[in-house]
Amino acid sequence: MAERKVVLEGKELTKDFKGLRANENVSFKLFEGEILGLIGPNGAGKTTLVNMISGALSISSGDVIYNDRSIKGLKPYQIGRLGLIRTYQIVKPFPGMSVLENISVGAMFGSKDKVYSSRESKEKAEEIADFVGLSDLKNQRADQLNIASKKRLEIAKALAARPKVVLFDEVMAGLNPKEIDSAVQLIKKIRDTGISIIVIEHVMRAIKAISDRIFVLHHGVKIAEGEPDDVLNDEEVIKAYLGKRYKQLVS
Ligand SMILES: Nc1ncnc2c1ncn2[C@@H]1O[C@H](COP(=O)(O)OP(=O)(O)OP(=O)(O)O)[C@@H](O)[C@H]1O
Repeated sequence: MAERKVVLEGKELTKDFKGLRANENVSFKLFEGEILGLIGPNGAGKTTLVNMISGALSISSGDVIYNDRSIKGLKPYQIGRLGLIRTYQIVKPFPGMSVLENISVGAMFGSKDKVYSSRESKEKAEEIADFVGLSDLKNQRADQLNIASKKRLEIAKALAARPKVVLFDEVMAGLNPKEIDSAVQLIKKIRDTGISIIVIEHVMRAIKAISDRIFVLHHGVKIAEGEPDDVLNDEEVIKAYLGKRYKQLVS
């Protein structure tokens, strides 16, 4: 079998805030076409890691390699233009704009190769609204959507930037079980288009269903990495993170 290409790699990433080490020597690899799950309790350092990768936070030490080049020190918009896109935990649609307009804005920016016309961006936005299941709501005001649709819009905006890699930061938080199942299907469908994905989630059932591999942060340090069944049954992971109720949650 041909060796799989690594599209994104974190190398010994460390982040120090004043008096607090939020990430310590965290290394990981994301392979092409893979869905990698990132889990860990509140405050484990997951969002800090994503912020370092996406350029929102400076890196104290270590490096991020994306498509064979270091992206350390680049601005978030430069990283976005290279095709590495992240979503935010708190969804922030442009208020007063429709679903389609929100997606179109994302479609106009974000490519290093080309500036898209407003007609091209609108066509792309229509296509993406359809892909994520928002076409019935495309003319609705984005700030009036329910939480599940707002999360879908967040996913759509990420796709509008024509990414090669997406980091999804808790796109399933606040959803009911049926909505979670359909979000899992959507993320798999996105992967099937050739996009490589890191998913940060607290919803264990979803993480188990979606991830090819999982890695676990605890107090800013990676404590486990591997196939979902192995990682979720790892004693250290259960003890450190998941607690007594965990087995009920994933079974
Ligand atoms: N800008 C900041 N300045 C100082 N400390 C910070 C900053 N951002 C995060 N931290 C601290 O770094 C640690 C890791 O936080 P982070 O938000 O990365 O965790 P997380 O795993 O994403 O948590 P959650 O699951 O709650 O989102 C926490 O102790 C947090 O208080």
